[in-house]
Amino acid sequence: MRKHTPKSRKAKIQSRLSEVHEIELLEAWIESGKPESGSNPLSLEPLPHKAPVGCLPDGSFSRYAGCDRFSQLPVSKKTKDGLIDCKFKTMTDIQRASLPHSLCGRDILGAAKTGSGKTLAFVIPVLEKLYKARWGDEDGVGCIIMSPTRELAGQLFDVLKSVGKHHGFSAGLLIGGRKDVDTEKEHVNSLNILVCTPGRLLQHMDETPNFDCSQLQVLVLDEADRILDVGFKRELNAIISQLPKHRQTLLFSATQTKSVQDLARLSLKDPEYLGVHEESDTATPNRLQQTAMLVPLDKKLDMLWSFIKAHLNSRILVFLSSCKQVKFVFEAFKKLRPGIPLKCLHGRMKQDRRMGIYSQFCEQRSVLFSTDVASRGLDFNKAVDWVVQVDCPEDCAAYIHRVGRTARYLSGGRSLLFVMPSEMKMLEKLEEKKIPLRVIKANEKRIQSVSDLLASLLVKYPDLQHLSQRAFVTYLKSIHKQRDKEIFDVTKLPIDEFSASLGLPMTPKIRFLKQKLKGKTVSEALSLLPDDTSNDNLLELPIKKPDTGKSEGEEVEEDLLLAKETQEVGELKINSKGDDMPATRVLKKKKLKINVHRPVGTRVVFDEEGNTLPPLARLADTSGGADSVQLNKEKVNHRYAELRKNLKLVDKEDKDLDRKRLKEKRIKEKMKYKRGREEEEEEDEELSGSDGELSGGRVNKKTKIFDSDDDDGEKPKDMAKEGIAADAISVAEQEELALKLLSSMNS
Ligand SMILES: Nc1ncnc2c1ncn2[C@@H]1O[C@H](COP(=O)(O)OP(=O)(O)OP(=O)(O)O)[C@@H](O)[C@H]1O
Repeated sequence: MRKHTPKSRKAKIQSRLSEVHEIELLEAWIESGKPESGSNPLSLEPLPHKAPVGCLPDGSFSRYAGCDRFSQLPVSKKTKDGLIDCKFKTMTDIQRASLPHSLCGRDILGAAKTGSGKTLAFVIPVLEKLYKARWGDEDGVGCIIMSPTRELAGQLFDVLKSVGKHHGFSAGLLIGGRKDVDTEKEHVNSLNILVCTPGRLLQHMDETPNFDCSQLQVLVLDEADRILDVGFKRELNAIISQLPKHRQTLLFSATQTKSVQDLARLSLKDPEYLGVHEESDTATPNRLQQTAMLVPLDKKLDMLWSFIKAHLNSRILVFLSSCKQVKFVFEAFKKLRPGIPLKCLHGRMKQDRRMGIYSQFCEQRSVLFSTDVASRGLDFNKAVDWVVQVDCPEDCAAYIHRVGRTARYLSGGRSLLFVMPSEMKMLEKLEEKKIPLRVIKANEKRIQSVSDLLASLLVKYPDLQHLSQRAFVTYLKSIHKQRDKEIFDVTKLPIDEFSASLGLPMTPKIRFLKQKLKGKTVSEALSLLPDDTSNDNLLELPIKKPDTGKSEGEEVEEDLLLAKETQEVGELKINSKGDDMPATRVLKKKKLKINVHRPVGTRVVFDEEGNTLPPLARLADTSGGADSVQLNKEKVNHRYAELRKNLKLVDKEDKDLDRKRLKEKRIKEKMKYKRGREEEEEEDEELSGSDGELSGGRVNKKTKIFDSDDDDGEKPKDMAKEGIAADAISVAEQEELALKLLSSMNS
């Protein structure tokens, strides 16, 4: 694929004439094989994957039945040449099943196991569609290929470049984290194919002048279920609203969505659902050996360390649940020197570094600690030996994508999942999804403990201690945030042991976990928290408070204000006065208390019982009884008038103060200037005694002096012009002048 260069229309037509015969053949093939439109209206039934290749359910395409080589496909020579150059000869299942449909211009929902060649299944039709439409430079954006991550977009772009290198289309990679957005803006309108992440595409739609997708022919969503997920909802809806409805849409993923709602958002037309491996015994690649191991939370790092030490000659991809976890484990293990290069990849890294790490890992045998940013689509040169999931994936789909980084295409691979005793349900769910897992036991004798080593590292490197604390908190937070509460239950975790396993000297305080310590279940407490309580508020490290002279118990109580209240709510027993009260009423009252979130500086008003009142409560009209919530207008107006008066006063004081400050500043500057000038003159005088030439020079020099008669004192006077020699004014006279000046200024 070449870079965009302007080309005259005439030359373009001429170059195409030679290929016209080929195009005609292709069109004839497509027309002859096209089944009647509407034969499969939003049918999500998979086609029989054992059907002859290229054969549709209605029997058309019989000419191509049984063909499984790219060379047999009725595609342009340029595409064939590209495929040959890349050494692609035989089609994979998904390619054989989907290409006949996609080459006909139909919308496709393609599902096939990880590493089964879905990329080519959409790259080929994209090239062919634009080729058939005789797309040229001046036609603008003809195709958009979207990917959920930047690395995957980069990988797709590489495949497109190599397979489409004989075509004349221009293509661009638009991903976030790149600084050259302005250069992108200049060229984006002249690109034919955009490979992008949703965020960056939307940025161009919003910011690039005249960005035009109105002629779009094909829209491709790779990892479609992820892009259609809530995480990208806003971006995707905004993007789709700017695309023409009349287009071909191709959706591919190993875990394809069948949600009609999702598909309706994309306005698919009679899409073909092609789940080529639906009848397969397993949802994961056949050459993948999958194992799971029961590992308690506090033993995870020991197990991971021992695993790495035992596989120093392998390329290992390790998944952890958060950036902080990745950072901590990477930094800590790096200091412990396991004997194999370590790398880390997460969303908080700069894009250049992310890309660098990705390609290094493709080239070099090493261990890559990563978040789910590397879980989808990445090919890593088909060379990952092990995928180790230290933290349990959020669901089966996430599991399938993570393990799919190994055992790609025809190569083999192995995976290991650490399951905590509280997560055993995950194994059942994986089994239901046809994921064959062998549960194995670790050889206890070979497990090396790193907790003690980590503890001493934390003492030596204070930064690491901070990382460790953050890792601790974010892990618990991630568990708390998980949607599947059947599997993820933060209350079942051995918190103290986990903290110790990270080398921390003591367990960081986490508010909602204190419920548990006080004998209340966390879920009870959490269910009582207001909906809008951000998770960040639920989990936080203790902030060191200045010594208030209170005993430890008192301080803890204060620190735990929220926790204490919520715990009482959990008990649902007695109110503060000791009266019996209906449980619901206690709940409501306490809930309101918890819900007080105020910005800094907000005035809080308390009633006689110490309960907080809304900000304008003091202005409430109490004449209608205690329950009245009407505001007394007179009181409000009076209060505002008072506030206005106060403001005016404060404003006047401020202005006076400012004026005074300015005046002082000006005087100081003038004095300084004067002193400098005097010193200069004294020096000159000294020099003139010894060097006549300099003396003459001094007189001619234009020196500035403030005229004492001049009220504003700012105007300089040219002494040479006035005919007054500087040394004609004595120091005493100058002092007198300065004093005069000062007094005039002060007055
Ligand atoms: N027809 C083919 N012949 C040989 N190799 C192929 C063929 N198709 C794809 N491959 C290779 O198989 C590997 C996996 O392909 P690809 O990345 O497209 O898989 P995928 O199905 O998109 O995987 P994932 O679901 O993880 O995104 C790549 O290295 C690719 O080069």
